[in-house]
Amino acid sequence: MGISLSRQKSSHDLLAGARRVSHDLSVVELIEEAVKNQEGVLSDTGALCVTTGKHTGRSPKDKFIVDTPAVHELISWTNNTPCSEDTFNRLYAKMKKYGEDHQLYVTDVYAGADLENRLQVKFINELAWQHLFIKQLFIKPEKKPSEKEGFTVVCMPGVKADPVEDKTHSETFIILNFDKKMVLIGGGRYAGEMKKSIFSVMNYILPQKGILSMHCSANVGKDGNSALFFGLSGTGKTTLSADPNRNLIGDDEHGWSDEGIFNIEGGCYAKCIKLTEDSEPEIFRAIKYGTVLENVHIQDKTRHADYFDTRYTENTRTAYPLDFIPNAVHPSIAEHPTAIIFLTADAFGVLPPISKLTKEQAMYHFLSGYTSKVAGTERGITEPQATFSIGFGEPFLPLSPLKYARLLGEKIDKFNTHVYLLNTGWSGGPYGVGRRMDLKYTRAMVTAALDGKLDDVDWEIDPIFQVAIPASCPDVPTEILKPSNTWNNKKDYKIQAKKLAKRFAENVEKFKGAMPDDILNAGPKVE
Ligand SMILES: Nc1ncnc2c1ncn2[C@@H]1O[C@H](COP(=O)(O)OP(=O)(O)O)[C@@H](O)[C@H]1O
Ligand SMILES: C=C(OP(=O)(O)O)C(=O)O
Ligand SMILES: [Mn+2]
Repeated sequence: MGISLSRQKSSHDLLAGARRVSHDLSVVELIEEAVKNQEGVLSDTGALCVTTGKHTGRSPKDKFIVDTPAVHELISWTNNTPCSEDTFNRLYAKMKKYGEDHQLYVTDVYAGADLENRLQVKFINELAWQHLFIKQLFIKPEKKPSEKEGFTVVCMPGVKADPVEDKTHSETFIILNFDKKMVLIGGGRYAGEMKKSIFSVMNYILPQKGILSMHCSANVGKDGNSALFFGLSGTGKTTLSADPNRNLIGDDEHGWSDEGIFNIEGGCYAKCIKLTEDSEPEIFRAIKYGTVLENVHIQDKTRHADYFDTRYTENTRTAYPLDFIPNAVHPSIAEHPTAIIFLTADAFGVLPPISKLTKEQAMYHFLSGYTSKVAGTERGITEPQATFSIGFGEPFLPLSPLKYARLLGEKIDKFNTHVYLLNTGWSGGPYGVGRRMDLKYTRAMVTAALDGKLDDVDWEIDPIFQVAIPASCPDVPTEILKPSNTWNNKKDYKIQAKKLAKRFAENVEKFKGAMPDDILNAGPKVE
């Protein structure tokens, strides 16, 4: 048809020898490119469907931070893996060479809906569909940005590391270089790595400016009261933040400054496993032209998406811009939150479905970050695996975890935020015996908490976990509120609950001396 795509030169060093560079393509152009390049097909609702090969979830073991003198003291090396400048330089050179004779897509976007604290990010992509993902997931600039002070992400899945020569864990690499303000991603196509690496960058930048960055979703009620939902992957941030009665701010990454909260992203990245229009109507209907569908099986001929098919992974995903959700707020900012909900997918089935935390307990549970890694979300995870992940997002926190905890503590104190713990995981027994908490009830508990319908009920302190359990909750069967009631054998419940309490206590040992005793003593009771 002879439509010419933009070919203007860009200033970035990586592009110096690149012969085929397309700048700032539109959504439609990128979809055309992806189909032309045979990267994917369109579904019957118009979504661009792709598969990502070996990597269908994040690969934490392949993620590195370049250890340079300027950042060495700042980075927390207990939860981040260092690599040398030499590794970075070698892989950068490989990418530059590869880019000389491959088609590249380049654009500038923003991370951060707060104009004062946004970060400009230049994305250089090999794949058109990944570039579409970027366009939909980040914040689109109103006019061409100035290019100063930004980060650059180079994502070339076709470039592979040599683990021996390049000193990586495998041929896959995700390398953050804070000195050079660059991220290199190669050897894998899972799109989540791109957004989560910029989240890691924001988790480095924002707290150093006194702004808390958080692995949470956010929405706001008609009364202007906003709520945050913290949670590790697969625990319900995206699902629970899409609520017809509340307006969506964002589904995964937020900042909390002195002015209020703001989304870091411009789109959502939802799981599609077992997705139905009935249970998650907002997300289901967002899967249309402009949306990316990752690793969802598409039927031949009809091009119909089968959300129940797990042939590629349990971690099937869809990415769409915020305005595909009918009640999303634009710009995605809101007042200081009045409520915080910690989402935990308890694989042991012993934590109450909803409980209220004191200030000290809130800090204790933020530091503990007890939850499960959910199947498919990380490489090698095939069933829920209990884990303690500080801030419910430890893989994304470059600085000392205590920095995030202290900032949260200050904010909760200042704004008197109510904090709840919500078990979106198992009930009636551990994984394999019990059942995943019914989403309908989880939603009812969230609504009750946020609408103040739990304010006047009686609360009972759980003898082991010490948290307050409501005596009743509208639209939820009373018998499920106390977890021991849902187990066939109460003795088994007690044994399992005590085992978990012990794990909490062992985990929190590492904070002794660094955090006040009243916080460290606010955990479950162990005799
Ligand atoms: N009780 C529940 N609460 C929340 N999510 C649930 C529940 N039961 C099942 N789910 C499913 O678990 C998944 C939660 O994933 P998601 O909201 O994408 O998590 P996150 O955004 O935190 O990674 C969804 O597929 C959702 O349908
Ligand atoms: C993109 C991700 O985020 P989440 O599952 O928390 O939505 C991920 O963990 O790969
Ligand atoms: Mn999510």
